[in-house]
Amino acid sequence: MKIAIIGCGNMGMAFARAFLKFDLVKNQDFLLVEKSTDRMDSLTAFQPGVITGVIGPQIGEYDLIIVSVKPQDFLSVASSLKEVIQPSQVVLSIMAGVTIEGIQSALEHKAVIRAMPNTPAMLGMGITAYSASPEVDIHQLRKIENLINATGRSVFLEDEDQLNAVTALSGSGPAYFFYVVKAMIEAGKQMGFEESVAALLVKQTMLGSYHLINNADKSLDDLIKAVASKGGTTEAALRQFEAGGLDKTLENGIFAAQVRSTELSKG
Ligand SMILES: NC(=O)C1=CN([C@@H]2O[C@H](COP(=O)(O)OP(=O)(O)OC[C@H]3O[C@@H](n4cnc5c(N)ncnc54)[C@H](OP(=O)(O)O)[C@@H]3O)[C@@H](O)[C@H]2O)C=CC1
Ligand SMILES: O=C(O)[C@@H]1CCC=N1
Repeated sequence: MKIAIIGCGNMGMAFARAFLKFDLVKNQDFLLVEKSTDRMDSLTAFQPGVITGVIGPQIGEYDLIIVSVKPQDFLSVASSLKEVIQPSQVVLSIMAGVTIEGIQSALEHKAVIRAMPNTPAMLGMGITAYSASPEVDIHQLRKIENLINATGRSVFLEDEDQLNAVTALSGSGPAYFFYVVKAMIEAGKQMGFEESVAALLVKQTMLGSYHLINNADKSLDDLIKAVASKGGTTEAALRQFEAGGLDKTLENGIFAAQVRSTELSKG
């Protein structure tokens, strides 16, 4: 498969690298379109067939066009892309909020897949949810699903509207996790640890706890109970979290992300 990527930043290149790692695409079969001159050195090192700063007619030679610019840059991309896109091509967008209908109308093109990945895709450990327009046929869909699965796990959603909630939960999710980890390391430093020691304590705790979620035959409440001894230290911490409304604050943050994704859908 020949793939053009428009917007070769964090996510566009995470996808490209995953496809390469699993031998799904050869370097020379990539066309990379990137505006930022700062990114050129790393893109050259990737040894793609073509690197360019502009969208031109050669893009019509590629089977799949991945649009991975920021949502705010899409309309400017669309004005050039609609002049050169071919009816047989499929567009895979990973832009937050931009709807299939919005993409179809801006590009005057029917075959569109909208996906929402997350940054662990860089390690092949991402989760991507996606929806497709009816004009993407089952063979095209399977091929693209194979590509997406090189970046981690995937889930197909019949209801495209759910992608705004996916964006809020797993798309933005890694940042919430890093935020919590950072706060815990900061607390460790304030209690007198070197940053490296605090980071080791926290990161290994997160890793081990993640495996307990997956492997212990217990609910999250039971896992919490198993740590929180009656009258002990964990209870003291949890009481403070409850008093500060930490669970509600996290929920409200996630809902705010969903609202923002819906706003981006409206342009
Ligand atoms: N980061 C994440 O965790 C996730 C991001 N997404 C979505 O992925 C998309 C990309 O995000 P991310 O990779 O983080 O963003 P980046 O800013 O890292 O990458 C986007 C790149 O596109 C370039 N660009 C802008 N306009 C054009 C253009 N007309 N032609 C070619 N290149 C252009 C930008 O250049 P310049 O910097 O000069 O503008 C930038 O280098 C967004 O739509 C985001 O919503 C989805 C899931 C997760
Ligand atoms: O913050 C954003 O808008 C993008 C979408 C999901 C993660 N990053």
